[in-house]
Amino acid sequence: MNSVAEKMYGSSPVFSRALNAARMVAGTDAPVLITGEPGSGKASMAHEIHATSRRSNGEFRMIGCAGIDERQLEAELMATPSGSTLYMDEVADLSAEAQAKLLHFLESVEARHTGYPDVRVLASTGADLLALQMSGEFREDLYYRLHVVPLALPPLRERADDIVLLLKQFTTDLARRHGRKAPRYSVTARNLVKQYRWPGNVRELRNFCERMVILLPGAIVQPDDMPLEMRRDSATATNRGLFSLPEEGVDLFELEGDIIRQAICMSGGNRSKAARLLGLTRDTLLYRIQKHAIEV
Ligand SMILES: Nc1ncnc2c1ncn2[C@@H]1O[C@H](COP(=O)(O)OP(=O)(O)OP(=O)(O)O)[C@@H](O)[C@H]1O
Repeated sequence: MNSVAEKMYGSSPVFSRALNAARMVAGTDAPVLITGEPGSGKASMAHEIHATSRRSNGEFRMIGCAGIDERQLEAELMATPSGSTLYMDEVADLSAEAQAKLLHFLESVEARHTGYPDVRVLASTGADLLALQMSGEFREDLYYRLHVVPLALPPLRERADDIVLLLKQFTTDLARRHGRKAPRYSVTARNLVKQYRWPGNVRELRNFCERMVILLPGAIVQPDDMPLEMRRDSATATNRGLFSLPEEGVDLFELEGDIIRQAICMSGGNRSKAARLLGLTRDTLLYRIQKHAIEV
């Protein structure tokens, strides 16, 4: 079973909208289809809906849909106690037979047929369920039954404000949990965290914070302490736009500052290495760092 967030953090407008929608729908028994990339918080959001619903004293039960056959699925569905919330994780992975079983179950629950538990169903998918429905891989009737309220969780890279907030919260929470002193982040390290694409979304950020709490308690995290993919990703991302002159031109001073910051990032904060990358002497680089008031 996935671990779900005890408390969901986030204040970016896109995340707040999704959380508000979750709170609105929690007061009803409507099915919700939660979409989003891996690790974006789908299971946590489902749990949040359960915890703020009238079923909060009941069970929150998660069924992983990948690889489950229709018999196992039927057994799981029928064994769910009344008053529970049932979370169908990666619902697009159900076989055609299992889809038919789920549909029959949902219809029977809604019609309150005897022998069927009173459950509320939430489902998640990282796939484009509409496309699968249109190509005939996912049943249309089941799609519309699950898709009553769609709730889309944006990838972490699209909510920059949340990255910093989550970094702080996870560091504090995990330091407390592990009985360690929370590490802090140098300006360059924090910039790397902000610029990274976070393909594993919140899960990846949480794991990263946990690693830093365990390995660097009380220290100031520097770029050199960070995974290579984070340093490389940031270097390529910043490079992409900066070296092709846009039609409207550039601010040369700003560009110089940016390039110096990139060199400092790439060299993990090592000024001599950064100077070499820029073809400058260390002294010239130090002068320019001062000129641009860059914090290293
Ligand atoms: N907004 C958030 N605040 C705090 N923790 C979060 C938040 N979103 C996700 N998490 C944490 O990130 C991890 C991944 O979240 P979750 O399992 O809910 O994602 P998911 O989208 O269901 O993942 P998958 O697609 O892989 O099943 C969990 O440890 C969860 O506690």
